[in-house]
Order: sequence, then structure tokens, then C-alpha cells
Amino acid sequence: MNEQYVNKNYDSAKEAYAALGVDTDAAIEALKKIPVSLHCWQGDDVGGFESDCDLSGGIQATGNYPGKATNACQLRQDLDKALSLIPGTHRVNLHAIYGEFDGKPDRRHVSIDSFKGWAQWAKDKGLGLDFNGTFFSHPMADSGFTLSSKDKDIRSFWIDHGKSCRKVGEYFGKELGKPCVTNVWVPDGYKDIPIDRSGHRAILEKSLDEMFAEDISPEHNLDAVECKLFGIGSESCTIGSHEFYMGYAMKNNKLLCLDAGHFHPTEVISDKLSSCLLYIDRLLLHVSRPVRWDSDHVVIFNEELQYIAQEVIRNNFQSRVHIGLDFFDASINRIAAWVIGTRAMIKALLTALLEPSQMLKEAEEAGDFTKRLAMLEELKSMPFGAVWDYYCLKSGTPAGADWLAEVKDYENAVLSKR
Ligand SMILES: C[C@H](O)[C@H](O)[C@@H](O)C(=O)CO
Ligand SMILES: [Mn+2]
Repeated sequence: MNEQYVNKNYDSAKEAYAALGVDTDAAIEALKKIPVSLHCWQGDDVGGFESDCDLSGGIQATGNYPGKATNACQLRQDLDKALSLIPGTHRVNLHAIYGEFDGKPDRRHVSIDSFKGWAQWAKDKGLGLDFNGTFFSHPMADSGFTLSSKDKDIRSFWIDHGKSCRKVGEYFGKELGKPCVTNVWVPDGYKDIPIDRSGHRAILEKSLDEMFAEDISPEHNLDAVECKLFGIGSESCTIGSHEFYMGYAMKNNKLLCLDAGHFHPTEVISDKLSSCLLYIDRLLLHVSRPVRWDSDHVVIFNEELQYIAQEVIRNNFQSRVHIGLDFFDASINRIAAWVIGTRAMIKALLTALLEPSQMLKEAEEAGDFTKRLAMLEELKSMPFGAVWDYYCLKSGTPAGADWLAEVKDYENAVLSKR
């Protein structure tokens, strides 16, 4: 996009927003301070770098687009490309299966050594890292149960896994000088109607307590727990439900992870932030796009994404809500998927920062719902795209759809040779 054209548009957008009392330069400065955590698993369809385990746990990446990353070097190279097309300074979210393993990977005791390459890379790029235990895609998860299993050997295997993952998180936090959010999601559940829901939930609570027993400074590592309604193969009962983890997080001062795809189809996470944050210090978001089910479609600039961003910004929750992405589409260029989803998230945050929230709040408090609705509609055609393009260019990233040609070049030069 032509720089002169972008600057000119920005100047008139700035004027239009100023008329509403909104300072576009201040909005851009605030936006720069909000990191989004890019999930590494979009880069290889949640495959990971352990050799011989298929994706399990009731999640699925569909599609067969060529050129996916097959090792950590390729994945970092792809992330570098994606990050070069995304304005701002962000974070990368890893899973335990993405280590650089020397010999046979030991899922029970995940070693810090396997993640030194990632830490070095993140340090060189000024990125933060987040982490996840991988409680699936492993023979010890084949029964469909991990931390809530009634089998002591299975349980203790996964407790050890979780403990070692927290140490990796602590290591990342220390190395990078920013806390790592280490998330726990377990697929445990029953396909058909169970008898003993409460037994499994009591076991899950006990296993988590054991896993989290060691005090780790929140300066380095923050523990998160992710709830879910159902998965493929756990349709009738998911042990780690919303109520379970909401209670667990409150009682134990953990982050609650809200994944946009983990609720009933018409239930939205945007409406949950303000309630959860009355009782819980911090939230982790897995921003995703469920289409009829937890399908993990690439995030787009839709209403729910804007509502999520508005809830964060209107309430000044930036420091209490960690924004992570969680989608995996194997049917399109995977770097484009990261770029589309992350840019959409950032664009939604920018749009929320450009809202004259105080004016809307005053209208609401005065009972002037006509003005509230009228203004919300008018805001939809404000020139936020001009502010976005300007931000992209000023950040050294392409404005408009210019990034797509770069992804295409990269596909020809790199991905097609894999
Ligand atoms: C790969 C992720 O950890 C996984 O998607 C999890 O966060 C989830 O959302 C499962 O449905
Ligand atoms: Mn998730």
C-alpha cells in the first residue's frame, strides 16, 4: 500500500475520531502494549516432534495443505515469517510435544534441555513464551483418561508430566524476564453416560493439587486450567468442565482458561470475562472460532471477536487477561492462518481502543438506550481501517492485503521445497 495514501487516510481518520473525543495516536500506543500469544500448533496441525503418535484427545485438524513444518527449525522459520507480517511484539505458545528431543522423548519427565533452542530463539527476537502440557497423543492417554484416571499408574504418569511442564514454564519465565503461562488441558471424559462423574472429578482435583504442590514464583510461571464442554469421544461427560475449573481456579488462585470453542454453540466467552474476573485474578483466553462445534477455525474479525476485545479494553483488563489463540486449520496455508487470525485479533483490540467508551457508558447510565444503540451502529462505519493500515506500516509490516504476496513468495521459496 502506498505510504502517502495511508498517511493521508490516517490524517482524516484521526480527525473523525477526534470529533468523538478519541485520540487515535493514544489508541495505537495502548495497542502496542498488548501481546497476543501465537500458538505454535497451527504450524503443523498439532503434530509435534515426538515421532510416532497420532493426534488424539478428541481434537482434529482437517485438511492436507502442503508444506507443514516437520521440525523445530522449520516451525521457528515459519513463525518468523508470520511474525514479520503481524504488527506489534507478541508471544509464542508452545506445547510439550514441540521440544527438540535428543533420542526418545520422555513425556513423563519433560526436560528443560529440549526447550533451550526455543528459549534462545525467543530471547533473540524479544518474544515471550507460554507453555502447555500435552496430555494427549500418547499411549498413556489411550484410555481417554489422564489426571482423572482411576488407574494410579496413568494418573501418576500425567502428574509427573504436569510437574515437569511447570518447570519448563518457570525456565522460560526466568530466561525471558516475563512470566510464562503454563496451561493444563486434559481430554478426560466419557463418550456415553457415566455413573461416576463425581469420582473422576474428585480424582482430578487431587491430581491437580499434587501437580501444583511445588510453589513456583508467579514472576516466572503462571498456572492456567482450561475447561471444556465436550470433545469427540467425550460427548456425554467431560471431567474438566467449566464449573469444575471455575471452582478450582478460584479456590487455588489459578488462571482460568476460557476457550471460545468450549461452550454451547450459542454461548460466548465475551460475556464471561467480567463475571470471572470478579472472583479470579487473571484469565487466559484461547481465542478460537467454533463453527457448529469446537472446530478451531481460524479467527476472523467477527462480532464475537470484537465483543471479546471490547470487554478487555472497556474494563481495562489488559493486565489480567492473557490473550492466546487456539485454532488449527490444515486446509489453507498455515502461515496465512496465523497472520489472518492474529491480525484479526489485533484489529479487534484496536477497534475497541477507538471506541468512545465513556460517552457510551454515560448514555447507558442516563437511560439513553437510543443513543447507545445509534452510536454503536454509527461506530461500525468509522474509518478504523485507516488507523489499522497506518499502524501496520508504522510497525514495519504490510498494510492491507499486501502481506498475502509475501506469504505466497515464502510458499514458493520455502514451503513447496519441503
Ligand atoms: C492443542 C490445544 O492445547 C488444545 O486445542 C486445547 O487448548 C483445546 O482447546 C482442546 O480443545
Ligand atoms: Mn484451547
